[in-house]
Amino acid sequence: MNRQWRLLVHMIRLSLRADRRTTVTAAALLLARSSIVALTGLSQRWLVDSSAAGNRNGVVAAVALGAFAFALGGAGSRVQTNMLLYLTTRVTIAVTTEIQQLSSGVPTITHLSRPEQLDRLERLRRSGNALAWLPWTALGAVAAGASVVVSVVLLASVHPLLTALTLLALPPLLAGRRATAALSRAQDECTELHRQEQLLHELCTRPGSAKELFVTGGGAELNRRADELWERSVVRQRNAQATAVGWQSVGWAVFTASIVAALLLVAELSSRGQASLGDAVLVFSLTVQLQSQIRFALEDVGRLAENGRLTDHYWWLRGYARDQRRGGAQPPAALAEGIVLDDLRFRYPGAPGDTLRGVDLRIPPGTTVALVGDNGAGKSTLVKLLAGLHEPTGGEIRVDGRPLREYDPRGWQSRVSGVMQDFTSFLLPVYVGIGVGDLPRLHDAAAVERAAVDAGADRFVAAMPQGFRTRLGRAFGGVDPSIGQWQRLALARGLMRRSPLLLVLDEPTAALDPQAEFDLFRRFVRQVEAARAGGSVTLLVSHRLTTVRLADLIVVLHDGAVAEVGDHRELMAAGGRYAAMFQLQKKAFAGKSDVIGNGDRERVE
Ligand SMILES: Nc1ncnc2c1ncn2[C@@H]1O[C@H](COP(=O)(O)OP(=O)(O)OP(=O)(O)O)[C@@H](O)[C@H]1O
Repeated sequence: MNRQWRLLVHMIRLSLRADRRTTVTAAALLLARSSIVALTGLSQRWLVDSSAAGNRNGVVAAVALGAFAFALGGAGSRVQTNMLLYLTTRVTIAVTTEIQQLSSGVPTITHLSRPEQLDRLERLRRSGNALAWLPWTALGAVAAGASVVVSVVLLASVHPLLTALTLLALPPLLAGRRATAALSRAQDECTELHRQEQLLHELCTRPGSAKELFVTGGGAELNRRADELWERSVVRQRNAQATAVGWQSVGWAVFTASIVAALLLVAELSSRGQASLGDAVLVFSLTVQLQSQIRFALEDVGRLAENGRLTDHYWWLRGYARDQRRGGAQPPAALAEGIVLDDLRFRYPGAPGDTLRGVDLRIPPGTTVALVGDNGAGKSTLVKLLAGLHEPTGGEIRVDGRPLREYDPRGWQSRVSGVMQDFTSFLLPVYVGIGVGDLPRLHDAAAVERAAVDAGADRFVAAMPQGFRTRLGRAFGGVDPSIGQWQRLALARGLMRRSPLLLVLDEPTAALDPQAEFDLFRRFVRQVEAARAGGSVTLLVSHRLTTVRLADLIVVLHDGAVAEVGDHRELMAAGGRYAAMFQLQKKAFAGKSDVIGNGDRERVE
């Protein structure tokens, strides 16, 4: 079955599922309304011929038929519009949810690094309403087509030559298709411009970024850039519209000329007595209406053609989500052998080179590993690969001797926990923002409170107006935590899961002061000690070597490869990169920090 047809059937199913009775009634009404033009023309001919013949009953019946057609056109149109608005709103919600689920059902995030796939997703997300209208556009085209056919049959009853009007409808049809194709192409080409423009304008209006722009005065420049993008998009679309109008004008010029010819023909027939006055009225009524009937049919067909690209995007997403879905073994209850990275390589889609260039590492179960390195060394990328968010482009990750790709991706991700560098601030009640870290325990108040204690978030949450029920985000009448407090809340969310196999902490405390980070990590290390039996691995990314020092294993990444591995003492003795970085930070902290020089006192001031 053709893809567009299958999508149409799918949308009809969604509409029936949303409200069967209203869908069926609206469809029946729409089809019934296709007879209005014919009924109006027939009633007019009947009226004129009956009154010319002095047939009173005929006049009454013709008036009744005309009134029925009028009621079907007026009241029927209003009822149908309301029904369709209601149905399409419900179906828009259903199909948008479906698109979101398909997109978030993909176990990796690699597609979000590909601009062309982001554009497809963006167009789909914004097209829920267009998709919901698909069945009604198609049915509208069928109804308008049927209406045209009935009109042409009636015209043929007056003179067979008048059927030529159907052929003369082809030029506007073909021209209309070219016009919509030009518009749709322009829309696709402008999607990326819109995304960029939207992002820049949002930066100027979001409270967080607006603050920085206010201070730096960069808002004007961002606005100028956004306007430039907007202008480029407007020019591209205006050019496409000019092309479309050109095509449409050619089509309609041909058709208008043919209607004039048809009216001249009937005038000639009437003057020769081969057509009644009623026939002349019927032909006049039908040809005038035929113009708008064909326009409706063409518009609907045009919209269907426009949806052709949407159809491609929709089936691409379905196919992509299906191809990426895979099962696999469930991860072990506890790690026995640990995690091994074997010549691990990764290149972002479209990137000119590898970000990870052959990482070899053995992480025994129960180990606390600290990843350090310069900005851009590949630390976060490595964390994402371990969390299963990207698949390696070379080499492999083995978990307890088995390649990670052989595990069920969702199963593995459900055993990974922690916080990412670019954490999310949930503008929700505090307990929801923490509880979503382990959905089955979202309403487990004790678990949420314990995670808050572990992340050092309990005290400031207790001071909030409604404690854990406090709504966050002033934009919704709630409270605005500080950046450090947001980070602690994100950390609490990351600590919700019980006994994860891998706990990733990608700069979890960058917004905290060194002492707070040190205290938190020291507490983790103690907890990890207690949980060593479960074999879970803790992976910390941090630029603060005061904290890193506490890890069992310190891995120095440089330019996408492992430069050094060992514990603090070994790496200091080796006198390499780590030792140099440590000395540098020690100097920066000179006189302020005891912990760098003396681990026993464990204090950063
Ligand atoms: N989605 C992406 N698409 C393409 N390249 C990316 C993407 N994310 C990161 N990179 C590139 O990969 C390299 C490593 O980035 P990564 O975030 O892993 O570094 P990092 O060591 O965590 O740095 P930092 O200390 O600054 O957080 C960088 O050169 C970056 O530009």
